[in-house]
Amino acid sequence: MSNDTNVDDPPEDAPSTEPDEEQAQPRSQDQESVRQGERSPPEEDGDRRDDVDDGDQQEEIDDGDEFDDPIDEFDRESTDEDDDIETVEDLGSTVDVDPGVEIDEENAEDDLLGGLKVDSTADIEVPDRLVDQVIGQDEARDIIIKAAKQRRHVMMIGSPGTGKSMLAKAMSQLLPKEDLQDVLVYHNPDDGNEPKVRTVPAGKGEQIIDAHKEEARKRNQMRSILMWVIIAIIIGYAILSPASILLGILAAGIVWLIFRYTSRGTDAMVPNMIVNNGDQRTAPFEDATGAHAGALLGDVRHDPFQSGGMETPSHDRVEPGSIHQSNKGVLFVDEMNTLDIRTQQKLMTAIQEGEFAITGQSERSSGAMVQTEPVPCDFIMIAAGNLDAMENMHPALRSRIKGYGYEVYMEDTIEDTPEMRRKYARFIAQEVERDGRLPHFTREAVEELILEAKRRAGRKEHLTLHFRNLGGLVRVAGDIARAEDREHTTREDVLQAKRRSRSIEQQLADDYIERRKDYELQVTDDGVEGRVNGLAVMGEDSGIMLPVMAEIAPAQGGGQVIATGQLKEMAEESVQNVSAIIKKFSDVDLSEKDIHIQFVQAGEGGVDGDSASITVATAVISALEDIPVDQSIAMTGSLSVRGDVLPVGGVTHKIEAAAKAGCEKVIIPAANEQDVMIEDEYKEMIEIIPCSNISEVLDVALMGEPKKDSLVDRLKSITGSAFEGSQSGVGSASGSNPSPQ
Ligand SMILES: Nc1ncnc2c1ncn2[C@@H]1O[C@H](COP(=O)(O)OP(=O)(O)OP(=O)(O)O)[C@@H](O)[C@H]1O
Repeated sequence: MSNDTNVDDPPEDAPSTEPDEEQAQPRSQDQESVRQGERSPPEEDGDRRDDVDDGDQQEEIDDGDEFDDPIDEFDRESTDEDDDIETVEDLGSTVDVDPGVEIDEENAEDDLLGGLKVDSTADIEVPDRLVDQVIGQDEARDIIIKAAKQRRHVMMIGSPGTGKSMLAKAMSQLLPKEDLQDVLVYHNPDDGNEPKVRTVPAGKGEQIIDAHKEEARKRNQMRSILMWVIIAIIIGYAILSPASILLGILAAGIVWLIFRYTSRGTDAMVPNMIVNNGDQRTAPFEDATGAHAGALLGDVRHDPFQSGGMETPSHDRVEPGSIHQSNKGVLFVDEMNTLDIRTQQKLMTAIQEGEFAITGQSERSSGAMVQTEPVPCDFIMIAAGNLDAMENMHPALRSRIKGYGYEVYMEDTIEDTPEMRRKYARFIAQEVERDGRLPHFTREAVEELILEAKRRAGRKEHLTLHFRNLGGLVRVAGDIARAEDREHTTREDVLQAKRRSRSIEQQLADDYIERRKDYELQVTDDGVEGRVNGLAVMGEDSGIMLPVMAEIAPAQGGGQVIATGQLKEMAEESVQNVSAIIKKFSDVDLSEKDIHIQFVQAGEGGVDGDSASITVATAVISALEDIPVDQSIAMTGSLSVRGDVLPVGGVTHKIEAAAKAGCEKVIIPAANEQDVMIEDEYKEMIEIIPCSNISEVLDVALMGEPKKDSLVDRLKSITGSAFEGSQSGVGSASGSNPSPQ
């Protein structure tokens, strides 16, 4: 039975005994391939990671004369492919990819397609590699290329749908494929609860498994023959001596049971391949977003039959985690903060060691008793998320990524240039190709989508980089055309898609406007004291009108701002900001007054940040001075303590909401003027009034001439100097981060 020993023995005992065994008994071809494919055990290798990198294994396998044909074929194939693989150094040329069509350079500036001479997206060539398909995000892309070359971790922070996972996937395509490995887990005859782990070059694992299976099959065949021979002898003997025929049948049965019972052991010797990179054409990409500990770090399944020959050997119950499957590739984790702290700590250990033993994750499972030898997990980690994710991430894990890699913030918009517009046209072609069923888009349809990208940017001369949402619009428009069996998706389909693919927030906002009509809360031409039509944004892209009411009453104790719910803080802040100005122009002592603020029907939508602060200020001043506010006007803007109107986000959606609600005028911060990208249909409906100072806002919004004029004059005189200064203040604020919506 020395043959059996050759295949089944875990490799660590092989090297010392091998030469003697070889002399004593030549190995079969199959056994030879098993041995050649297996790596030497870690104890002999020293550092596993070093050894993996230095390519020794490849030599060890390539120079084995005893290898049979399939292995040689494998080696030849992979060499041919390797010639095609571009090295990471070549990747610098990916910055601009030729769309494969003629460009009208002269008219490129004015053309919505940047001068692309195409009739439809069918004429545009889509690059093969994912890294070439990435649009915008130049910094993130450069970092990904650099990190792939240097094997560094990367943290990408930014809005959803801007290409974080796309870039991570693109990185896996840039990593060398020749380093890939298969990982096998073996039964450990010395300690069943500590399975052995071996790594072999990709593709060899399957051959080893096949060889083991073949060996087990042959062994079982031999055992069967032996069993039937013994049974035949027993039965024959029993027939010849009739007195013991029953005894003979019993003996034969016992022999059958013994053979059957012990044959399970031979199957159990087949290793368990937990990482199979045989068919992998690029380095692996594993998305472990939201993975629980077992899926991320590996697990050992529970065995309900733990004895009596019914048990499954522990090495067969070992399951790899994403960290192991991404060995030599990319591990992508979005929203890292959703992983619990213990898991993050273990992930950190895995990053540090480059290997991580697999054990049962549930303490109550029999798998918890099993722990494998360390399994390689030499991955590049790409952590992604929004700013919250970064703040709530384990600080040591963040510092590990930062210390051994790069951090990059994803852009939300990009400058609108002819070259960029050409890339957006290519984006539509990419999405059509990726989907595989959508009809190509006509030139006019592409133009409409690029206009929409401009509109969604919320900044003049910019295009949105929120491609997932834009891609959603492409798919809805394409589906409309496909449902009608048309050859092309047209501009009308895109317009219809825009109406159909309203976000939940947009649908809620529209529904809200409808309902307000029922309750006669809509806009009138009258003036009302202390009531102002504010504007807010729900979700990312839905404006909503949110009236604010203020009432001043004598204070019972010290004066306070009374507002309810989550908006209390914002109301207090707005009143504080306006109080400095009020102190200067009014005799009213605010400390003797209670200011009640109500956001009418605010429960219907969310108001964030301080974009309603000019609204609150206007309502308070109106209530304080008994001057009515024009109800056909809506407003948005943030207010500084000096009375400057500062920029806010979402102005386009807010203006559209005001128009939809029936307002005739809308006040916006002057610094936001360039961000306005409202649809044509609203342009006729509403007049946009940019304001830089609270005195300008009140001049437009208040009614009742003599009183109003005197108030505005007083205000102008005290905020005049601030107004001068505000020009630069506003400019810088818009250049940095606009206020939250
Ligand atoms: N910069 C880009 N260039 C081209 N296509 C893009 C880009 N960003 C996103 N896309 C398109 O949007 C899809 C979704 O993007 P992706 O999943 O990479 O976003 P993400 O930033 O990882 O979002 P999330 O954080 O929500 O997972 C991509 O599959 C691709 O089709």
